[in-house]
Amino acid sequence: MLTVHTLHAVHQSQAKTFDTATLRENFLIDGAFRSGEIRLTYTHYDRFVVGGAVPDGGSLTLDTVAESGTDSFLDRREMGIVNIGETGTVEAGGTSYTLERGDVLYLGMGSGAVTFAGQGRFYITSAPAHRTCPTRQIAIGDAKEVKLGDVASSNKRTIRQFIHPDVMESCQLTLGYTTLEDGSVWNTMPAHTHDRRMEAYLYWGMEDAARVVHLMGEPTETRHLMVANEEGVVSPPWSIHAGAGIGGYTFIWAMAGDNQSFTDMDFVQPAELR
Ligand SMILES: O=C[C@H](O)[C@@H](O)CC(=O)C(=O)O
Ligand SMILES: [Zn+2]
Repeated sequence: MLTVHTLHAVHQSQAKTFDTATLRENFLIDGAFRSGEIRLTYTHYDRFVVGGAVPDGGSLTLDTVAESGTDSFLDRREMGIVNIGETGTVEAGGTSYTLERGDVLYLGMGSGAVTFAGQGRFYITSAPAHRTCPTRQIAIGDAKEVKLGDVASSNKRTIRQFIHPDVMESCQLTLGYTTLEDGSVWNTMPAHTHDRRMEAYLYWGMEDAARVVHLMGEPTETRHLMVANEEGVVSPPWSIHAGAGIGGYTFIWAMAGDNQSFTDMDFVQPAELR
C-alpha cells in the first residue's frame, strides 16, 4: 500500500504565525513507518521526497507515484535509502541488495521499480536528477567519518557521510547520519542555515518515551517541535535545524539544492538566536 502526502513550501513570514499544531502539520513527518506500507511525503522544497517502507517480512514495490507524473518514480529522480531496522533487501534493476541496519543504498536515475523486503525499516529519500549516476551500496565502513563537538558542550558526535562527493557521485542528493556519544544531547549547535540547500532530518535509535526538542525557524524567530523516534522534520532554506534529545539518538540528514558542499553553511552563534 502506497500513501503520498504533499507538503507545500511555507514562507518564513507565515511560519512565525503558526501555532504548535500548524507547525507540526507543515514541518513534522510522522507515521512514515507502518507495517506493510510505503508512506511518502512529497515536499515542494526542491521537490524532495522522504518516507518509509516497512515490508515486515513481505515485500513492497514502489513504482508509479502519481505526484511525479512519470511512468516510474525514478524515471527522472535519484534515491537514497537507509535501513534503520533489521536485515532487509532492496531490489532494483534486476539486482538485489542486502542492507544491514545502518547500510545505505543509492539508486541512480532510471532504476525502475524498487522492491523492499525482509525485516528492514527503510527510510527513503529522493531528489530530481538530470543524469544517471551509478547505483551503489555504501556500508558504514565505507562512509567518511567526521568527529565534532565535545563533552563539555554536550555535543560530542560522529557525522557519517555516505552520499557525499568525497565518497560517491550523485546529482543533487547528499545523505548521511550523525550519532551522539553517550551523555551528549545536542546536534548542530552552533546552528546554521544554508538557503542553497533544503534539508530533512529523521531521528531514530531513540527510546519510545524519549523526545528530541528540535529547533527550527529563522535564527531570530525560533520555534520547537517535540519529535519522537522515527519521526522527521523538513527544514526550509530559511530555517535552522538543530536539537537536543532526552537520551541518545541518531539522525539521518539528507539535502538537495544548488550545491553539494557539506561545509557551505551560514553559522549562527547561540547568542544570536532568539
Ligand atoms: O548541513 C548539515 C546538516 O545540518 C547536518 O549534517 C549537521 C549535523 O549532522 C550535525 O552538526 O550534527
Ligand atoms: Zn544543515
